Amino acid sequence: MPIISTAGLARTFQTKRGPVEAVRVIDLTVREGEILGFLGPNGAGKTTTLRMLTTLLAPTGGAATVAGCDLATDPAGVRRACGYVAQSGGVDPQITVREELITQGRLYRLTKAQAAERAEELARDLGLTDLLDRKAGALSGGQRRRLDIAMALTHRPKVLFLDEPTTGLDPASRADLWALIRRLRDEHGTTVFLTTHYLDEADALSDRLVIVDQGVVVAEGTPTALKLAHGGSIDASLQDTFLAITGRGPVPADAAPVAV
Ligand SMILES: Nc1ncnc2c1ncn2[C@@H]1O[C@H](COP(=O)(O)OP(=O)(O)OP(=O)(O)O)[C@@H](O)[C@H]1O
Repeated sequence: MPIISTAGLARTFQTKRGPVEAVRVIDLTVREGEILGFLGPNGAGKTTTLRMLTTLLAPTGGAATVAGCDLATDPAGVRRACGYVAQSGGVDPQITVREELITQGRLYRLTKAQAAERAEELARDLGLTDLLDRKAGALSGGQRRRLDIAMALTHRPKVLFLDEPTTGLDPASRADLWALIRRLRDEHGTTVFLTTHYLDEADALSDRLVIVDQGVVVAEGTPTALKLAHGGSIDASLQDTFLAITGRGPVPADAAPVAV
């Protein structure tokens, strides 16, 4: 059974200017232990889909299950199964890494002793041990992201949703985060569902890609299969493949990695 399955998932926002169909029809499946890259141009509906799958936003159509729990009838079960790292984390700059992790543990109803122990364990796992007593506001971008991920892993979720996890990071921090994501999957069997605008990242990390455009899935497959089917050969770049699928040019590049 797939760990995530959606059928006709949709979300329309009502605005003063009329309805905005952010997500029109998303049909997808994700296998357990897979790293899925969820790609699409700006405004394609990626974040809206993630927010629905993590129960932060109610769908206006369709259905989905996460780890066997139905989004509509068992949202608490879905929340237990999910960790979510949003585009900008909400940590308090004045409190220490240890306090952040313990507070998160307490939110998941761990006792003080359990929360303190889990904080140490997460810090070890995510390379934050030396930073436990540093204020969150004094962390580098890469360290902050690792803290965001540690917090999302507090309750040992089966699925980790990462929304543009490496945006704004320098190349070394990006490479560290890629290694971390692979390790989570390899050592804990965590399924990772990530969005990114960096095609090199999607290519290097993802077992499979789902490409969305205007709220609809327009292509899916392994990076190699998509290159072959849409880019003309397995040697095609993922950027050319993406352009062939979506017909859209890349966002003007401000950073070194190729972004779409
Ligand atoms: N709360 C909202 N109210 C109205 N429209 C919204 C709302 N949230 C998102 N949208 C619109 O829905 C569409 C999809 O947005 P979404 O943030 O899901 O796209 P995205 O693929 O994550 O984009 P990006 O790559 O730029 O982060 C966009 O047109 C966006 O403006």
